[in-house]
Amino acid sequence: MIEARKLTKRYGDKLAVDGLTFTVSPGMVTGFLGPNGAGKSTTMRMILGLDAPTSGSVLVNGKPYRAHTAPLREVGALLEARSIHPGRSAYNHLLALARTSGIHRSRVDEVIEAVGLAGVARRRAGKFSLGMGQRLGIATAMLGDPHTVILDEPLNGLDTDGIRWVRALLQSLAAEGRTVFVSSHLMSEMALTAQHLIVIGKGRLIADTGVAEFVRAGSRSVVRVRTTHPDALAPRLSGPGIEVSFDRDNTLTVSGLTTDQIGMAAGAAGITLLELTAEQASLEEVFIDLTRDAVEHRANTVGATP
Ligand SMILES: Nc1ncnc2c1ncn2[C@@H]1O[C@H](COP(=O)(O)OP(=O)(O)OP(=O)(O)O)[C@@H](O)[C@H]1O
Repeated sequence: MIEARKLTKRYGDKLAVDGLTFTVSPGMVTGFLGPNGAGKSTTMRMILGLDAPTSGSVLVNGKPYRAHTAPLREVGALLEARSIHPGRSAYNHLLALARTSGIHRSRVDEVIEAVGLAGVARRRAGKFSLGMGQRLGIATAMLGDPHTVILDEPLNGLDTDGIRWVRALLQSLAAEGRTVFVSSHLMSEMALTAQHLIVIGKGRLIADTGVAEFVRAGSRSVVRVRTTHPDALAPRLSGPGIEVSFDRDNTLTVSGLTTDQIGMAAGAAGITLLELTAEQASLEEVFIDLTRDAVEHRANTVGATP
């Protein structure tokens, strides 16, 4: 369990994390989402005692991280910046960590096997691909068989097989009753991996919700209507809460009406419909909409307001 209460981090003038309050529960994968610069890594560093909060607090399994006598057994973490000695083999890296934490060496073989690095465990970690490095990072996180696992962008650099493997691993860790907290800036990845989402933007909480509720609450559906007479149809679709826009190829995009209502309005006016399609906003679109005001660095687009 992770409990953040009014967690705040200021770097000079920059408020990186701004009064975040949330709880990450055991037994499910919780996705931690936000655009670049939202404050995800800073929050994770504070959970792990690597950065001190300016104010507020965060507890892991009931205590601040540093108050745990055997932290590796409580919390396993993969942070974006890798801190593996490049000249050391994966095996020796894990063995050194195991020794300093009183973990039996048989556990080193177990995690190497579990992450699929058995064939390369004696090679220097400096020669590892990004994907192999991620696997080694995950092995490191799992070394202490921890109750809570915190992974910062664990899918970065992985190929399709690797992504599937991490997803299955996270889900099995959660099914064993562990707390699994995973950051990503990609909604689509999290939708397939997580059951719960904590979404932040500019250091503030935007949503703390189940994946299904997130989509339902945020999604807006529109109907695409292609017709022989868009100019004649559009006025017949007007009303409170209804928006109609003209697109190319005699197509209207309508929000606020169902396909049935549009079909009937067209029929009553004797207007021929060539296409009538309900479109649901994708999860990625819902996420972009929600975090639109919280994006720090947006590419300069002609006509865009800064
Ligand atoms: N050590 C630091 N000194 C000054 N500013 C910092 C420091 N660490 C982070 N920041 C700033 O705090 C904000 C939050 O950064 P953070 O890395 O936590 O975001 P993030 O959500 O993890 O982003 P990304 O997805 O790009 O990794 C950013 O504006 C960043 O520039």
